[in-house]
Amino acid sequence: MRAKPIVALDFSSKNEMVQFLQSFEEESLYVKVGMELFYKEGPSLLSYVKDCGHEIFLDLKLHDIPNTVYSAMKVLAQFEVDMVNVHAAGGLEMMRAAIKGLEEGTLAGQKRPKIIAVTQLTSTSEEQMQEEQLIDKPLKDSVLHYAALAQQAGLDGVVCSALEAREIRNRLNESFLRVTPGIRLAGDVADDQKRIVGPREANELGSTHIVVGRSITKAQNPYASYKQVNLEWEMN
Ligand SMILES: O=c1ccn([C@@H]2O[C@H](COP(=O)(O)O)[C@@H](O)[C@H]2O)c(=O)[nH]1
Repeated sequence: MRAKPIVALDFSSKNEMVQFLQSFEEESLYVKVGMELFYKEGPSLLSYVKDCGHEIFLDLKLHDIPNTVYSAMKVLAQFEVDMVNVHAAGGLEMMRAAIKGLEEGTLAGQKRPKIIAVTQLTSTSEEQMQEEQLIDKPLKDSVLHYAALAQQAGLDGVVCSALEAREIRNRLNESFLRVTPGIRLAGDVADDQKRIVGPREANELGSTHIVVGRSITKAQNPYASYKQVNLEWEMN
């Protein structure tokens, strides 16, 4: 069965989030808690969201020296979320340290959260990557390189745009997760995203998960937009 769309809870406070979730009381969601909300509210917010019956992707994108990431992951493991992430640019040793921390920190009897690596942010264009990161290659090559590195480190998948998902699926194994933000419903503005795709196209291109924020959270009727995303994502 196709994974539920992951709803990015990019709100500035728990109150705002609770208000948003009120429209979804009948639904069990897969949500993403990012830096803004986690830094503001701390781990107790995660317990609240779990008690509402939602799955959680904790999107903190760790990127530091291996020892620091190892220790931080040991702590994050105790929050019993479903998925966490790092930046692949941190390197093989850092990604291996992240898994070690996660495994050691996971409480007895609990499942270790999935761990995925950000390749190139969906807010990065090829031109920006080449000029600012001095990578003299097509963006797709960089994404594929980071995906291969993440797989070598033993991670469960990557964050990429849907535009790169098919090639990752073809080159790496089918079960390696392709979690794709940068999703927009027709007519919605791109905002800061550079590599955007619609839910249906993401499905066709081989995303295993889509992450949707503003197309739902800023919609006039967030529940109706969520349903529309679902409909398009599940078509095929
Ligand atoms: O490459 C990446 C990695 C993470 N994100 C996160 O996904 C959501 C997308 O929000 P939208 O409002 O749908 O643009 C947001 O929380 C980002 O931090 C990403 O966009 N790209």
